[in-house]
Amino acid sequence: MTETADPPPSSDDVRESRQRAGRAIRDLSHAFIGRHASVEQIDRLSEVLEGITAELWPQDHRSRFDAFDRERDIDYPQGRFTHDFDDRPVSGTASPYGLDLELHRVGDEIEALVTLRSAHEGAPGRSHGGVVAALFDDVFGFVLGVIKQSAFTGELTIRYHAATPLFSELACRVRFDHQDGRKIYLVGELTERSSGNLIATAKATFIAVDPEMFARLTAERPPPPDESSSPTA
Ligand SMILES: CCCCCCCCCCCCCC(=O)SCCNC(=O)CCNC(=O)[C@H](O)C(C)(C)COP(=O)(O)OP(=O)(O)OC[C@H]1O[C@@H](n2cnc3c(N)ncnc32)[C@H](O)[C@@H]1OP(=O)(O)O
Repeated sequence: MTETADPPPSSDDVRESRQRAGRAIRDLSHAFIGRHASVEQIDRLSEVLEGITAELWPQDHRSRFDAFDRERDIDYPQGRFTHDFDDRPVSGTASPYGLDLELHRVGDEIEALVTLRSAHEGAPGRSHGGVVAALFDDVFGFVLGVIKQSAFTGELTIRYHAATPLFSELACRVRFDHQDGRKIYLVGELTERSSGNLIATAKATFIAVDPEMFARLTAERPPPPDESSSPTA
């Protein structure tokens, strides 16, 4: 019998497969939080997930930083665009922590369209404030790509003007404001598309760092610890 070799970890097949799984994990989180299920269904879910997790733990460690390096050289086109950093929380298409953003470049501004769902609920009927903060932080990251500066978030301030609705399309629009030495000031706002209501505004100070720092941090980055089972088991 001929054995078919697995495609290399960076191949398109693996990438597409990871993106599909990322989406499935995110959808699962919303179905799990947003729907009733019987004990039998929940136990079956636990068994399937625990089984798959036990299969993954013994596999080799992954590095996601080649995608990070590629990301630094990309010029985002005008209009809708995608990016390569699939594991990035919030905007990564393969990330379990993704928000399923639709990204647009409008001039030198970035607009992310997003519909928050069941698992994002904090206070009843509205999004958790931390989800909104993470949304701004990540979308600000694309402005760094536009202005070609490597930087870390130094400060992030969110003003929550109104409840952030779930299940309604929102637009998170952000831009460069000004720079003072290594301090890069960015601003943005979140609005509900159907009503035009202002939901939140954000201000951030990013601190520019030498792009070589990312290579250095990558080289020094320790592998994740070995875990034979889930950390919570
Ligand atoms: C092209 C790039 C594309 C990238 C795409 C991928 C994006 C992926 C992710 C997407 C996005 C997600 C993004 C993320 O998740 S980034 C991850 C979250 N953020 C961090 O981990 C940052 C942690 N902090 C640090 O590493 C250091 O403190 C940094 C590097 C920030 C400064 O330490 P450093 O020793 O280097 O700085 P300095 O002391 O010489 O000070 C220099 C100047 O800066 C001023 N200052 C210092 N700290 C702060 C502060 N916190 N707020 C405001 N200002 C501050 C300071 O007063 C001074 O000003 P002045 O006195 O000169 O006026």
